[in-house]
Amino acid sequence: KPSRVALNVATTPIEGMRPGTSGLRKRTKVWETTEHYVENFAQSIVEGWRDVGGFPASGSGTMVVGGDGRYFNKEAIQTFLKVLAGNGVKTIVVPVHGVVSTPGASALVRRNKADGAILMTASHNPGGPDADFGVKFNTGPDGAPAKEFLTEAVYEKSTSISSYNMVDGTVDITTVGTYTLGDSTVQVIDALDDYVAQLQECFDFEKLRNFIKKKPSLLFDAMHGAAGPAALRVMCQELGVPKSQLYRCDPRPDFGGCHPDPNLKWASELVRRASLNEDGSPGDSLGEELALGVAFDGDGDRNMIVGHRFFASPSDSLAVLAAQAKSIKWFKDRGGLAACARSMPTSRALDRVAEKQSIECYETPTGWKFFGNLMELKQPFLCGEESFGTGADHVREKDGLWAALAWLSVLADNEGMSVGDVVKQHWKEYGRDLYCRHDYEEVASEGAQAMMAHLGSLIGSDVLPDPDLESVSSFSYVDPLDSSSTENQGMILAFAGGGRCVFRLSGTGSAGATVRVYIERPLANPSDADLDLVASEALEALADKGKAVARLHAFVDREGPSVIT
Ligand SMILES: O=P([O-])(O)O[C@H]1O[C@H](COP(=O)(O)O)[C@@H](O)[C@H](O)[C@H]1O
Ligand SMILES: [Mg+2]
Repeated sequence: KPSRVALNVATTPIEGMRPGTSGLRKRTKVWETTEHYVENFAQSIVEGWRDVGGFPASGSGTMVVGGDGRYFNKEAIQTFLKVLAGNGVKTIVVPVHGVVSTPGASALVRRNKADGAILMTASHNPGGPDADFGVKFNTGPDGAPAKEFLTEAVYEKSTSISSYNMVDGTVDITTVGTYTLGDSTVQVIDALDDYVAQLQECFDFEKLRNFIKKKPSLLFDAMHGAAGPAALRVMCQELGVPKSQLYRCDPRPDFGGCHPDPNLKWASELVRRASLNEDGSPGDSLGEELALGVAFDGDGDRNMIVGHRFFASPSDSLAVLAAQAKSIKWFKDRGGLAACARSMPTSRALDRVAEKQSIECYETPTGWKFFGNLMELKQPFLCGEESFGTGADHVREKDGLWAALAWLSVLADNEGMSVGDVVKQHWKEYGRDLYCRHDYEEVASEGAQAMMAHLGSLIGSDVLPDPDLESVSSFSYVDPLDSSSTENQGMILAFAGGGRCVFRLSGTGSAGATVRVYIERPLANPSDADLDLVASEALEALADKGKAVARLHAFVDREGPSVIT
């Protein structure tokens, strides 16, 4: 059959298309109103990816295209369909309505041996015409976020692009079915089946059903993001959790006007119902007797864990899951954890668990993409980050629902205990790391960079500006599988007594710069009094010291952080 000729449309390069920590994130307006913006990026993905290998040759291959459901999701998906069809991708798989969580997409790629996925998401950033939009891409057949050599190849293409290929036409992505677009076949599918099957391999659903029959009080908040449909299906249909214990599970283009970021500030309803204050301290009201509360972000890969009057920091949550790995089928059935990992700014609570289990604990730069190779080396694998990400080698993305089911599995084995009881017991056994993070969002880039340069100038210096400051270093990483090296991944200020302050610039913002300050101090043998310390308060003095060394307030024109988590 003669192939339908794709259109070749002339264009010119558009500046600023370098993907950050997790894809290209910009203000929605940029994507929506800059002529050729989406097409340019789509064509750059195709060509850059083809150059480094892995993108299907014309007339072959399978690509997954979906998103977190935010404003402009459907429009951008249609553009990607046209450009992918114009470049000869044989089969394109689209989750119905174009909505799939990021871990769900990773499962889809893996289970269907697809060549990759392109996802419209800006994660936990708000959605809407005046908010944020983003595009990220994952490789196949592993389903892992694109590594730096690939994102750089795509960026390079974007700087020299002169035309893009496309076919005309649209596909009804609201109805499951098989469609034709140019010479491509577009399969609109219910994407939940593969994801739920994957989770069933990870957890003992029978055990969880029996636990839920005992009516533990649970709350799940999907923040109107992409985790909602999967949460309803797994928690209610499969496990019997009453529907009233789940809320905001319908994905909405503007996330219901909320900031879909599951932290103490933005998951305010869950925080209130757990009877917590915004700084994580227990609130005045006794509130509901909550065994476990979980909030997910816009694209369903992040999670926040709380219990009755208790906030589990992501670093502690990770350490507890490592210590209790035997409660999780995925680990138990495969001989226990083989290794684990955390990003550098994540607290070192995980390291002590790994030491006790005599397994390796890797320390990576921030970004889930750094965990993928480690998972190829050692399985089963658990990893996580302070930025509310937790996951395992069942997919190659962090997975909010997986974390919720992991905690349910732990609680099922610790009858009558809530999240707070489990974490406090953990601290008694392993010690506690007081931990918190201060964010200075959307500050001027020049000042933020000057501050990092100032910290850099202290490396190796004989006279450090604080008597308790032992060293200043810059974090770099060599990947144990492919030996690629990554430099300048954050400045570490090490203080006497094991405390540290880490300074980093975020790679996920859409405008200006965001300075992150991570503050941590270990308590080797916490007494009962230490168990009730509020981390953000107990770390104030150390935070001030670190900021003074960095001269943060001189470089960044702000009185204080915009968010503390
Ligand atoms: O935004 P998500 O949920 O895709 O998450 C992404 O960004 C986080 C924060 O990055 P930054 O500190 O640079 O803002 C990273 O920890 C994470 O690995 C990455 O996948
Ligand atoms: Mg996310």
